[in-house]
Amino acid sequence: MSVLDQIVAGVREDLAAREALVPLAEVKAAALDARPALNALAALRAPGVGVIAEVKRRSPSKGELADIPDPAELARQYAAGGARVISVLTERRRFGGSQADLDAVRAVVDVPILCKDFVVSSYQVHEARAHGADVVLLIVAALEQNVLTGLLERVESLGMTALVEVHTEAEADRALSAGAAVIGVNARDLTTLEVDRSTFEKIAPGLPSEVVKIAESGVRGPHDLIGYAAAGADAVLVGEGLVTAGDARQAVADLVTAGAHPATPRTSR
Ligand SMILES: O=C(O)c1ccccc1NCC(=O)[C@H](O)[C@H](O)COP(=O)(O)O
Repeated sequence: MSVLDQIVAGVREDLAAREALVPLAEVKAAALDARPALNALAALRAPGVGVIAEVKRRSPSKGELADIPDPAELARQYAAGGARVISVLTERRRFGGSQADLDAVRAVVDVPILCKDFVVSSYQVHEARAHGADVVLLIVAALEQNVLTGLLERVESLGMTALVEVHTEAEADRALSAGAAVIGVNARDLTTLEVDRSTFEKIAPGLPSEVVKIAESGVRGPHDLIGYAAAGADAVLVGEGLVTAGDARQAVADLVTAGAHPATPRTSR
């Protein structure tokens, strides 16, 4: 079983437990009661290369990364540094996240929030909305095509934006067929967990110009952002490099400055 399969198996068990406790109708009602979703697509299309800053405690590849007792305070620092979107890893078993983290972050920031999880069911999409998410991650490798298309439609029907994650050109074709407007190319191979930044260079140029292109994983500093920008990134998604920085606000600000610099390439659409 691949790492991704193992993670998804755990997610399905946790999901079944939540479904047994809270009926879908209740989650749907909570999603409808939530403050309307923010326009993440517009935020990601703003000038310059944007930064999506991630609240990430631990990971299958690196183990413990950062304690993060107060995710709201970290999110405040990210927003103060200029993050365009804040990503909250809500998966519990391997990443140490929770929907409480989403609630805590939602309560203190006004930038769009990405619910970063391993979504396999529309129940999770309604949950994400109920907890204030504006963006939901859909990983092509974890989903059959009809399920991917259905989930993407569900995300958009709730006013949110889907960030559709791919690792290969074939997956990028599937993301486009499903109607993705925002595609994230993850440089981390979810089978070996190795990070290869050249994955973005291979896939991004083949994507239509109107698609927002996010480079995910492996950004440790401004030079990595500039490299991804040269290959066509509209934004970068950064976890480890920020949660392990002594000063999260400054670390985000340094990336934002690099992303806004006139010499930094940016795809024009
Ligand atoms: O980070 C992992 O080890 C990992 C393993 C298996 C599935 C997903 C994983 N990470 C999720 C992510 O996509 C990253 O958190 C995100 O791209 C940020 O990456 P980084 O800046 O390298 O922490």
